[in-house]
Amino acid sequence: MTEPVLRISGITKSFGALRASEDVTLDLCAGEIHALIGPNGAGKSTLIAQIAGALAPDSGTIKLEGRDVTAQSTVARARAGLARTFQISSLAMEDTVLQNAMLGALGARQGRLGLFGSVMRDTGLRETARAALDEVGLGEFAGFRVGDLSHGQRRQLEVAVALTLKPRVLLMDEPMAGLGAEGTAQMVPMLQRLKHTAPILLIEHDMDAVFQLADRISVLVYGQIIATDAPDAIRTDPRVREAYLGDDLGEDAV
Ligand SMILES: Nc1ncnc2c1ncn2[C@@H]1O[C@H](COP(=O)(O)OP(=O)(O)OP(=O)(O)O)[C@@H](O)[C@H]1O
Repeated sequence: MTEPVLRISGITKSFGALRASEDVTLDLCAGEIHALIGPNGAGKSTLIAQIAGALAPDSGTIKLEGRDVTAQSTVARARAGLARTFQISSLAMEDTVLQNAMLGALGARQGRLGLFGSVMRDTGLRETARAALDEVGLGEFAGFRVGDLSHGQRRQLEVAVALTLKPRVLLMDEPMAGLGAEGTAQMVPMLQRLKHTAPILLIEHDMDAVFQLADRISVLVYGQIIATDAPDAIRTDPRVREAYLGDDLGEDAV
């Protein structure tokens, strides 16, 4: 069996008496979207923060391509290929789409930030940035000011910036939030394509999008994974339906 690209083993994290993550084990394999769902307060954000390196687990390990990154900083993990999107938007609204993507590509080179002008003349960076923009469907918007893009296009640009890091794994925190039906309809096929570039660990409250996109779904309740399975099996799993207490789990909602 091939080694998963990302392997989370036995992650536990407490805040005082509260176990926000309890012996969480899950993995992400090449070419897949693995969605992490769970009711409010289940511990999804806490888990993602530990995977990205923003929060240290009390115990457990995180391995990226077989390498233990549990003790590494967020920046070291990002350079190793763990890219997180959508938590905080770091886009520069006054700059163009291409300039934003090029600054992202510069970060991937681990280079020092040079003078803005000389960075923008760097043909290697420009090519990396243009390829990333093409990949998310923003090639034609390279010269637009970010401030003039739609909400959905900014999300696409955030993904492009992440792609300039040549990620091995994409951690996506609620990519559909606030997008509306049209934005979501653009984002879904983009993520379906992107999973072949880097597998995606997806946290998302939009259950229709989750059930359309996910190859596997893990359900987190009170810090514990209660089920990991294909979408159809998750939809009909009695433990999952009980945990959601009638919340919308797609067309067969309880
Ligand atoms: N820094 C913290 N200190 C204390 N408790 C925390 C802290 N961060 C999270 N928690 C608690 O841990 C539990 C899990 O929270 P978390 O935000 O990870 O859940 P979530 O599944 O992401 O929720 P949501 O879907 O509402 O975003 C909650 O009970 C929350 O109140």
